[in-house]
Amino acid sequence: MSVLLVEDDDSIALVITAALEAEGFEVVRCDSIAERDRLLSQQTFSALVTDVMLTDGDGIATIGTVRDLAPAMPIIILSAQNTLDTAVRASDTGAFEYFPKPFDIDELARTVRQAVGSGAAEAGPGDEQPVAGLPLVGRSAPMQAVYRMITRVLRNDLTVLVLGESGTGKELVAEAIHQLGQRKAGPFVAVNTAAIPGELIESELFGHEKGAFTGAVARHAGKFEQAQGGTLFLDEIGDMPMQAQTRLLRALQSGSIRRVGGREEISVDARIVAATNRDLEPMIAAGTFREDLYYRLNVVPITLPPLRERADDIAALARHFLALAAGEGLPRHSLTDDAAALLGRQHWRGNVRELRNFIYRLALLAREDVIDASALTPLLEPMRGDDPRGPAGLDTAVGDWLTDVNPAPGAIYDEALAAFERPLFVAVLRRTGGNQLRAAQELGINRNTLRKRLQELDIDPLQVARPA
Ligand SMILES: Nc1ncnc2c1ncn2[C@@H]1O[C@H](COP(=O)(O)OP(=O)(O)OP(=O)(O)O)[C@@H](O)[C@H]1O
Repeated sequence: MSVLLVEDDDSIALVITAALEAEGFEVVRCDSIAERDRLLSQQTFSALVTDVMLTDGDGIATIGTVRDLAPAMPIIILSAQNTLDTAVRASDTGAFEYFPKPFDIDELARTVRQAVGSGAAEAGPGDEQPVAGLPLVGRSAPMQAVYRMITRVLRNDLTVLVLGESGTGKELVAEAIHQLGQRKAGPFVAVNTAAIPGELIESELFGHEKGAFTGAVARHAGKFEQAQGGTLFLDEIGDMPMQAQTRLLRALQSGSIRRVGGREEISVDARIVAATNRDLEPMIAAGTFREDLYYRLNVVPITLPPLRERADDIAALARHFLALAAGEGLPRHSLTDDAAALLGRQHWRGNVRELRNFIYRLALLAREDVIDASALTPLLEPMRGDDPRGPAGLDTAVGDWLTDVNPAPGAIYDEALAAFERPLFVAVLRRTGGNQLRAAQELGINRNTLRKRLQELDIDPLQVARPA
């Protein structure tokens, strides 16, 4: 079994060749598209492993020739252009797999083995053209994993659950899935399920007939109907009241809805993308999120990394937002590398959203066209205390507490610990969805001690874990 390797970097080619040979393949290597096509027209290969940027052209743009010469041969694409755009272009070729560089060499070898074992290539080249100006910025390794997952759901209608802290780009990912997927001609309808009062959820999601309740003056199509043929984005799903969860589950199971006050079963054809910044599993354990709904939604999970785990992306994001701000009429600025590096070291508790807001403020306030580190410092200074991990935030909080509460001399230590215990317990209980046993484990204290302290502090674990 032989593999054709198209790679113009000698050292990478060497490593790949060694790994594939260890898997029992014979490797034929070339370094150009012309040579690739010549070899393919002369010989049959079990698989093609190809780089994208080659001296005589683009390995993806020219994949049509490969398909003509070897229609069923699995293709594995390697690329250093780690953008969502490249990932999507690669997946549009119907490639078996796409590897952003740097990649795990053993995983590549395993994938080639799988591809050859699978016998045939996946779907042929797509008819859709890649969309220009893809919205997601960032080429860090954790974002690569996100792009890969996105490409996996573009040619199907599987339900996607987007997870990640607030401001990490969950809604943007949902939009990208819609815009790049097979439903892009249809509508993208977003609904923040946490923002709708419990009693209105049903009519908001499923619509109502005229006269269904006081105030229902006309027939109203709900979000499910509005999303017909497109994508329905259910945001903040973890904050949805229990009763609404049950109704949603029913709609998802049956693929149809009934308007409030209506009789007719209306079948709905929309791709569902849900998102939450909550950890749903402990909520299931605590009985605040329906397990069956979770399984319905969690078909393809895509987890977005917090910004602190991809500090490498901060400079690119900052420059992207400066350009966006300029496009919206704010003064045009650029960032020096030092300034970008300084932003990269800052803790962005609100993730990309906070960085974005900061950059817009910067665009408005900065005096010089070229923003250097010294121009950033005064704007970053007030945020220092924001860092919940760093001592600065706690220092300020403790200082404030001491002045505000003014505990009795002799009792400061006990009172301070008690004051700290409450928010600590509440935060940990939220993380565990109100589960005391897990909270005790995470805190590293005895569960009876925790139970006793919760009683003394009058904290109801389920109450505090419940969405506000
Ligand atoms: N990778 C990215 N590239 C460019 N812009 C981004 C990226 N990620 C997020 N943004 C921008 O950051 C802001 C916040 O993103 P978004 O609203 O998608 O976050 P979210 O995770 O849905 O937040 P929440 O959980 O609070 O709803 C938006 O303005 C979005 O356009």
